[in-house]
Amino acid sequence: MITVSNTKVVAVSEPDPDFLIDFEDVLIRRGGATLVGPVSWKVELDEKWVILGPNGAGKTTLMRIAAAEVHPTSGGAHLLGERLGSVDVTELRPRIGLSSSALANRVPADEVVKDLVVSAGYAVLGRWQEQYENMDTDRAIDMLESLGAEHLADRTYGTLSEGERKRVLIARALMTDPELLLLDEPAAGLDLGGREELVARLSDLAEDPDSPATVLITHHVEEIPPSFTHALLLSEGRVVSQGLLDDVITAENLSAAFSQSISLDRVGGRFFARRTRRPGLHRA
Ligand SMILES: Nc1ncnc2c1ncn2[C@@H]1O[C@H](COP(=O)(O)OP(=O)(O)OP(=O)(O)O)[C@@H](O)[C@H]1O
Repeated sequence: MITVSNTKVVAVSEPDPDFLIDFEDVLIRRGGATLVGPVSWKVELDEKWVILGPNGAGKTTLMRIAAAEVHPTSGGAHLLGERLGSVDVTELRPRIGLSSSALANRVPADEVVKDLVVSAGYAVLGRWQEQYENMDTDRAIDMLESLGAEHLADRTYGTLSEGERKRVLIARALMTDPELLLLDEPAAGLDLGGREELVARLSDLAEDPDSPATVLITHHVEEIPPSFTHALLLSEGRVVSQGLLDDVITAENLSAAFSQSISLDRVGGRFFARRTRRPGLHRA
């Protein structure tokens, strides 16, 4: 498509329906600093991506474009076949399931878990109607069950452990049957058991042929669910590597992204990383 703005002719690429996320050279700048970009990135229907990188790499900023929360300063962003900037984002957002700490912090402590999950279908956070449809409540319980959290349905959010909260928020993100699921650091703050439980649940979910395309942010390769398919490695706002998981998650790429010498093990489909220290370095 060619659009004419004043005297300048601008070429605008048509959205490709095969891609849920289709970013072309997207870049976000604030106060003269580039937070992320330029990034070109495409996510297809059946793909499960992990975005990995050190603190401040730009992971959350990139995900906020994918959640239709911010528009890129430059570049083209298509989401679910719609061009960001020429679509009503309030119609787009219900098609995207999001779980993030920003959302978690806004949940009232006295919110009953099943109401928190069911209210996602009404695009509100927390209880909205006195009575929800039975069908909606049944679906909320099903979603909680898929994350192993159905026994928490009648508890209040404030009484849940960190791991339980994470699973409840993912169940909420799935409530609307989204086309795209975005999980920002779902394993942050979990103990070993909680992390392992969540990784197993997310791996099962990703294996379900009906599950939505998924993007998960993490700092740690140990948190990558084994059935995930692709990875985008970011450092200082730029892409270090992206593509199939096995091609991207390598000792060489991680060393470049984290600016340290990293060695990597693969056990049972999981990744384990550690820094490689030269013998005697601690005495230097
Ligand atoms: N509104 C803003 N104004 C200025 N700088 C910002 C703004 N939002 C984020 N930043 C900066 O942009 C950079 C990328 O932030 P972002 O939160 O995307 O990184 P991240 O990879 O998700 O980091 P972390 O792993 O620590 O959560 C950081 O240096 C951050 O300080």
